[in-house]
Amino acid sequence: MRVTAARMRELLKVYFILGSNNCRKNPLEVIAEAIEGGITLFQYREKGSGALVGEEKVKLARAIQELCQQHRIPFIVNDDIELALALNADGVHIGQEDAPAAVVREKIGDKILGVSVHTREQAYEAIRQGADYLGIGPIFATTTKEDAKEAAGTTLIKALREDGLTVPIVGIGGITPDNARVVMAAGADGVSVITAISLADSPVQSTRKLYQAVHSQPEG
Ligand SMILES: Nc1nc(C(F)(F)F)ncc1COP(=O)(O)OP(=O)(O)O
Ligand SMILES: [Mg+2]
Repeated sequence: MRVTAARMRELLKVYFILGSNNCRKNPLEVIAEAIEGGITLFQYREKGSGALVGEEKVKLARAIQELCQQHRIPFIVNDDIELALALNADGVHIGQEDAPAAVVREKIGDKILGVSVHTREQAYEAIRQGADYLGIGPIFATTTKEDAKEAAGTTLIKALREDGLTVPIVGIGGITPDNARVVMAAGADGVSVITAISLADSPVQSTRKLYQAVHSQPEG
């Protein structure tokens, strides 16, 4: 059965995304530290310059999925629906350039479906087509996603909440332990990060700080 909104909101709290090209160390070591630090959800996003392809990508995906399963962290695959189905992943994340959400929903059954949205219309359409959560960003400037749009701040998150929309929302793009509270105060249910953890001197410490930031009371 489909994930409930309440459960989805819990999972989105500290949502770590990683591909082998986002870190200098062995991705499995970085993910083990992130899990120790308290991430609540993991997404495998093998994309951009230097990304693995073919059998190497599948092998790494399987190894990461096993690590996540050992610690009961749901394992989400970005873009690659076939890989997600082959691994029986817990869900997929798609963007506006990927297949339509309704087509993906049909393929994945009750698995978790996340959709990146940049406008109100895209948000309402994604929900209509069966999204379990929305990814909104980039909130702050990012260097990780090579084709990222301009930093949009929390305007769209606030607008959707002012519309009375209660769908689970995660913010993404340039989020760190220092600015995570702003994203939560705008009405996000959690934060999604790559670099703040993947290139941290201590991924476990950085994850702990993010965890504390998203669980702290709103400022002011
Ligand atoms: N992978 C992602 N995960 C999220 C999540 F919500 F999970 F934090 N939001 C946004 C993205 C961006 O996904 P990407 O495949 O790089 O770009 P596009 O959206 O253009 O397909
Ligand atoms: Mg995508």
